[in-house]
Amino acid sequence: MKLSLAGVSVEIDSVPIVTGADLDVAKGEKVGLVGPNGSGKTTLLRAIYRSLRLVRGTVLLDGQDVSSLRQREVARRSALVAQETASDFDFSVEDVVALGRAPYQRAFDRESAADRQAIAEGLERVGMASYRIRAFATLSGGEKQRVLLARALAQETDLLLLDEPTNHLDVNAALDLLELVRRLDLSTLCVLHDLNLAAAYCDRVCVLQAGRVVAIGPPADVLTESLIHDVFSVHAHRLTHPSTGRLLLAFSAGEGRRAPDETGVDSGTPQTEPPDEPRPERAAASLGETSRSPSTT
Ligand SMILES: Nc1ncnc2c1ncn2[C@@H]1O[C@H](COP(=O)(O)OP(=O)(O)OP(=O)(O)O)[C@@H](O)[C@H]1O
Repeated sequence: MKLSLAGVSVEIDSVPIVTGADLDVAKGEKVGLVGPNGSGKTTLLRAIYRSLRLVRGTVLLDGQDVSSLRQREVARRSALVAQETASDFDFSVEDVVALGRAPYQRAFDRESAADRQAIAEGLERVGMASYRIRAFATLSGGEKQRVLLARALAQETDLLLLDEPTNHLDVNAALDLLELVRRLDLSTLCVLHDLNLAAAYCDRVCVLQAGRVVAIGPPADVLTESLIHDVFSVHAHRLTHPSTGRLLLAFSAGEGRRAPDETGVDSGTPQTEPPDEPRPERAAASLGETSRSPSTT
């Protein structure tokens, strides 16, 4: 499945949120969507999934304009794993995964053999088959994330849209999940906050800033020190991962860093730190010595 966005603009309450976005995801390609908080990443995913209307531009799935498709047809071709989870409902794990079959069912249809097989396979692929009858609400954040991925797999689409799938996951679970996604033969557009995970797992990254695509390309080409400074207002030091040879970034909160109160968003540095003390170096992800590191592609 090839995804093509041309000049995509989205407004919410007449406020421009995404403006003129051009982006392609080739068949089987993994593209990371990165950008500061509020830059429009989730909005762009929702526009692709047609849960938000475009004010301009087109979204094509294998050349077909999604605006000409019914929502059910869009859901047969693309699966969205959003950030919110339906954990307040009294659903079992299997019930949640079964929701992925809705695009193939009519009202009051019973589950078909194909539905049951897709549900079982989805759970199997994410390693959650033994949790089938557990209440979804009782799962840990990482387990929920896997089940939501199983639901997307049960949807049997060729395009996967993931919104911060590693949110709430420990480093081991995050690497596991992205490794799993990487092995799937699906075109994938994945919002990631951790630039090191994007560098490690994505074929290309697309950088959004204030609703506009400002760069797109292989992580090592795009994630330059100057781009990271311009877009995220932090200093990045480019290193090479000792075992994969891929780009590894270390960040330092040096001069020019955007203060939290300039955006209303706390970027994570403790505000109680004395201003004249040297600030520690921070690495965004623990992608160091581990046999889990992805191989270079
Ligand atoms: N329903 C809405 N009503 C009003 N404003 C909205 C709505 N949804 C999103 N926005 C605004 O659109 C902008 C982009 O939001 P979006 O969630 O797409 O950003 P994001 O890049 O995914 O952010 P984050 O990294 O924080 O998840 C934000 O300023 C947000 O407040």
